[in-house]
Amino acid sequence: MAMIEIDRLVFKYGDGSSLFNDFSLLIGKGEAWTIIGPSGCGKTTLLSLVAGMLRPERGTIRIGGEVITRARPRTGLVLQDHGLLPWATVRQNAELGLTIRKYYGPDGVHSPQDMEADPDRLNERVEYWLDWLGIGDLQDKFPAELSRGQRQRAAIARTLVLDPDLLLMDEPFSALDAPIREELQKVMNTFHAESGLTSITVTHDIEEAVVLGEKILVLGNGVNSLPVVIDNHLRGAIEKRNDPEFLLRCSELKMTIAAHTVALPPESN
Ligand SMILES: Nc1ncnc2c1ncn2[C@@H]1O[C@H](COP(=O)(O)OP(=O)(O)OP(=O)(O)O)[C@@H](O)[C@H]1O
Repeated sequence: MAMIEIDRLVFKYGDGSSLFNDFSLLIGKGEAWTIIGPSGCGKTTLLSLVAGMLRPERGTIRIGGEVITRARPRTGLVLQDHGLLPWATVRQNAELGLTIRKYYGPDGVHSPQDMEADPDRLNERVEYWLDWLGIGDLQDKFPAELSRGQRQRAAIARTLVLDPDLLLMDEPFSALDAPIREELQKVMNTFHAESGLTSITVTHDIEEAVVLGEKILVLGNGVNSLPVVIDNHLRGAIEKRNDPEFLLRCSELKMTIAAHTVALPPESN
């Protein structure tokens, strides 16, 4: 069953050039997708449309059968710059979404109808995810006292605590050094396998697109109409990233991206 149905999407910013025209795509429940393409092709825009932060000019986006017209409580978002509150501890940051949900109650707009109300269970959930992400012993520290990788783990914990059924990540690991990025890629792949949630990760990194996406959507920097989707059985093959098969997939992907990249006219001075 499709989790996300994008149906004849049309979108551009103001009077800018068209980014999506008659663009349709189905994303299955439990699938892990990555989106890649040249700078400015609309990766973040597509993620924001799916997140309900932007509205299509025409066409519809449905999640779980419902047309998205606003942010949805079961959609979790992880961004590159963490968005942690600097004056709050790791634990307080991880609790933030739950605190906001308690304020609104299970109204189905700001929080899911089936939200747990038991504070002990909620505390347990925060502890669980902090431990699972390996930052349980850092919960009383402030973001400035953490490494970038630890901060990103805290941001991921904050999102997972909310029990999302759809996880959208925009270049979540691009500011991290290679070993830490690989570690978090492994963490996310394990999480995906265990949780069965649907995920979409925007990346500009070819290897990352292959490591994290069982389906890879390639966008072009012209108008996107027919989606270009690569089926990728090498997802999760982090240890095999130097194998010929993996390298071949990366070079194929590179060529596909190049084929959908329109050379921009030289800047006039
Ligand atoms: N709020 C906005 N108002 C007007 N134009 C915008 C806005 N946000 C993005 N754009 C333009 O829309 C296009 C797509 O932007 P988007 O951020 O989705 O691309 P991207 O593929 O994520 O790029 P990058 O890889 O550089 O992050 C770009 O040309 C960008 O300049």
